[in-house]
Amino acid sequence: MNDFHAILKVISETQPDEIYNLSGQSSVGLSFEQPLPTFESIVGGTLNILEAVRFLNASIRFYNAASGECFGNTQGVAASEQAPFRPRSPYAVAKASAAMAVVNYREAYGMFACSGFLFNHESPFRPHRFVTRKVVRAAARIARGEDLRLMLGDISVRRDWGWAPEYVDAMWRMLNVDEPEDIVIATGIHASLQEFVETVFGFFDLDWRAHVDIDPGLRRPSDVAISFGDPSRALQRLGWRASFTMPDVACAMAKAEAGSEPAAGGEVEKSL
Ligand SMILES: C[C@H]1O[C@H](OP(=O)(O)OP(=O)(O)OC[C@H]2O[C@@H](n3cnc4c(=O)[nH]c(N)nc43)[C@H](O)[C@@H]2O)[C@@H](O)[C@@H](O)C1=O
Repeated sequence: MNDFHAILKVISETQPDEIYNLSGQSSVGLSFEQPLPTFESIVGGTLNILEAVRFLNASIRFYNAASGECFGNTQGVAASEQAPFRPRSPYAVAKASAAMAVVNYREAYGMFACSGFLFNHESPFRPHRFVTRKVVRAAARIARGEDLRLMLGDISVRRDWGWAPEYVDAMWRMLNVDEPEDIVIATGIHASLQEFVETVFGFFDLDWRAHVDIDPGLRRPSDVAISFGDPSRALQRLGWRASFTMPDVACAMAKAEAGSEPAAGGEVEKSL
């Protein structure tokens, strides 16, 4: 998304009513290894689309995928739209910058542009780099007798895990209100990674303690200990609320993984 002229051409040719910007490097872990490509892909991609829409003077509605990561550690209080940005990774710095660019374009040019501060939203389409899919894939392989162990970093971290299809509905709703507004999309409930692991291994009738190893090398230089969002504005403005919480997400992903073909090879799950 970093070729302005290509973006301009696509928008002029297709004349969309709505644009959903989900582009950019999306792994928090990888962003520590690749800070500049992460920043450029997220901030440059967002700015290029905003500039193209401005240049074309088009009445296109623009949705930007911001992130609950912008708020960093939420500790005991769920992050609302008023919570300060406290990014704890290059990824979060970039997402916070892109979200501020969206506010700037809305205020400066009157564009219908808004950001959704989405907390973790999962599905069977999650790449293995993310912890939820890494856990369900490993548990499914162990259940099939492929003699795997699962290596994880810090399992005390707490996340607000929701179901991605519901979050896509929230994104659509954000572009179908009268006035653009930045909104937090979350379940409002947090659970630990250990609880997620227990639920997934339980789905496969396995005791997670017999199969999971902790590798301090998989810890991030700075992580977010607790991340959860306050979805009250989403209910009020969009009529949206999450129906899946962590146990539903974990079981739906485990069920999908159990139905999939065994992957070739039996590599140890060790990548962050
Ligand atoms: C809202 C936000 O949500 C996602 O970001 P994320 O929460 O960083 O997702 P994750 O699945 O990479 O990590 C979750 C937690 O789990 C810990 N953890 C422990 N052990 C492993 C481990 O072995 N692998 C991974 N990946 N994480 C591990 C890790 O340290 C972290 O605390 C993205 O969609 C992002 O795009 C986004 O916007």
